[in-house]
Amino acid sequence: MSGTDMKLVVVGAAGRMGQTLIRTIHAMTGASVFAAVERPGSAFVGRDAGELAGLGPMGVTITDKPLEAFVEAEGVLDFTSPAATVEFSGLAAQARIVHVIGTTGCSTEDDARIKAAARHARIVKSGNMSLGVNLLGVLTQQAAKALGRTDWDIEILEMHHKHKVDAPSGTALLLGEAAARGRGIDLGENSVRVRDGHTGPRAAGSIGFATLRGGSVIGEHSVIIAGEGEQVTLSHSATDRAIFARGAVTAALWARDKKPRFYTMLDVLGLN
Ligand SMILES: NC(=O)C1=CN([C@@H]2O[C@H](COP(=O)(O)OP(=O)(O)OC[C@H]3O[C@@H](n4cnc5c(N)ncnc54)[C@H](OP(=O)(O)O)[C@@H]3O)[C@@H](O)[C@H]2O)C=CC1
Ligand SMILES: O=C(O)C1=N[C@H](C(=O)O)C[C@H](O)C1
Repeated sequence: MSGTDMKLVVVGAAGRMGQTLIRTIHAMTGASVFAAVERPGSAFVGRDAGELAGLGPMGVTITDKPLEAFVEAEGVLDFTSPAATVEFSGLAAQARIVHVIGTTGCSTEDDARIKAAARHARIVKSGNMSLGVNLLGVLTQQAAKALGRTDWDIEILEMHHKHKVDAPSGTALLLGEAAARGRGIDLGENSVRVRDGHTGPRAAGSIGFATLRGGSVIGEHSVIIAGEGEQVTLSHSATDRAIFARGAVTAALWARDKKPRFYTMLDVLGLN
């Protein structure tokens, strides 16, 4: 740890992404784990965050007092749940720090509250923090624009591990938004998120979603663009959660000297 390291708090430190973040920050230069947070009543409160992440003791005891940690820190990395993330965004605003949000499944109301917190906190939020998926989003937007609004059918297919609680995935929605942007349409008004029973023929210009869950799959996404007699498939496979964690730390370092505002990974990666 160096004196110039960005002091980061990992919330949800005992979770799949929380533990990956602890290991990733430890392996990267320019940032250090300042504090680790779990919910009150969690069996992990009081444990050493490094030990839990398989690194051995690092002298960071998991706490259930987020604000006490935030006011002394420079940034928070948050892969938890929508309710927790809304609460943390308010605390990050109070502490005037960077809040990097990977949590998916947020409602429109949740997003409005997070954006309100961005008046005082520097917030970076994305359904997927990896470089590869954000590049896939750019390619999807270009393909959707090039192929026109109705002659080609766009379907987004995703598969994740059996523990995932939200659908479609944040990444699938990010890719759907990219396709809708390319077509110049509103995703909410043109998406089909579930099909079951006698659905009738496919509505021209709609963007469809299909969700698979099982095993330990980290994240598989395909954008299938189907035309008459031919099909284009753009896809991404995640084989290590460290891609999301590296993206989150990169986002925190990028936002360190930015103004309070709501940003996405496209801003961080210069892909906007
Ligand atoms: N944007 C991206 O690149 C990525 C996003 N994600 C998203 O990140 C989120 C977490 O995923 P994952 O790590 O697999 O999930 P986990 O369930 O493994 O981890 C979530 C952790 O957050 C904790 N938590 C929940 N509420 C609070 C709270 N109020 N205070 C402190 N800790 C809390 C949970 O504790 P408890 O078990 O007690 O509830 C748990 O330890 C999901 O929304 C997922 O979709 C995941 C990977 C990449
Ligand atoms: O829950 C997960 O695991 C993941 N969630 C994100 C999503 O909803 O897209 C990102 C990644 O695919 C893993």
